[in-house]
Amino acid sequence: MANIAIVYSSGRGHTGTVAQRIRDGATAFPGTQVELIEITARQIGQDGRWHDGNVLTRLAAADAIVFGAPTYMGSAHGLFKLFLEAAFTPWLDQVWKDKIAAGFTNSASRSGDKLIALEQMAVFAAQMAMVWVGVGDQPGGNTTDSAPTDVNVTGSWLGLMTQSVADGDADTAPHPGDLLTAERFGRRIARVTARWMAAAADFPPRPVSERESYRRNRAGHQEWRAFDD
Ligand SMILES: Cc1cc2nc3c(=O)[nH]c(=O)nc-3n(C[C@H](O)[C@H](O)[C@H](O)COP(=O)(O)O)c2cc1C
Repeated sequence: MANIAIVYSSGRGHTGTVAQRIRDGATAFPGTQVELIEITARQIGQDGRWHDGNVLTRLAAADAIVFGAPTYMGSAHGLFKLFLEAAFTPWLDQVWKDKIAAGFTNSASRSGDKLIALEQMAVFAAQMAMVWVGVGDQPGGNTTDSAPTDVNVTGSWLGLMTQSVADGDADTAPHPGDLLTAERFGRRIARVTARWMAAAADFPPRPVSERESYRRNRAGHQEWRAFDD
């Protein structure tokens, strides 16, 4: 059984709707268990930082983590950014090393500078030593007879982009084409995770902590060559 966690924030529910569709698509893939984890403002402490040990424990147990946030002012929702910064703790010991990662963002405008939010997530995943999976669908919406509800109408591959028109609520936006793209994205992540997990026992992740890395650097290059990680 592969475990996929979808961790996201959402100001007014639109990104939450996308998260649910990704979950539906992933769950449809056999042998896959999916949990939705919402980042909320209640998890921000008096120090202005995000804390929730329970969420970090659940993420440490996942085989794949899907990151999602609305795009606000040209980058990922500030609340979600606080969550990313709290991952400094698992970063120290490479707790998420070799997990599958993917990302999605939702905004009101067709572009809305959503790429920046996806880039934030992909760079973050790289820092966590994770393995990034993009959208696998060909672009829609780019021929004279195409429809605005085509699958992958934004032609986004780094991650899933969806549009929720500014006067729509979370039940009516994003549009059905984007929601279908979200389902397909979920199924693709589940499929890639299953493929990845098939060899996981033979090639388990070997985290190297920052402290150990420092030790090896001081010990010299020969010390690094003694390890297969
Ligand atoms: C503070 C703020 C900033 C926003 N910035 C952008 C933006 O840069 N680009 C865009 O297309 N939409 C922007 N929007 C619109 C939201 O991305 C859009 O309403 C989205 O559906 C919100 O998702 P949510 O309901 O999950 O919070 C912004 C909305 C707010 C409240």
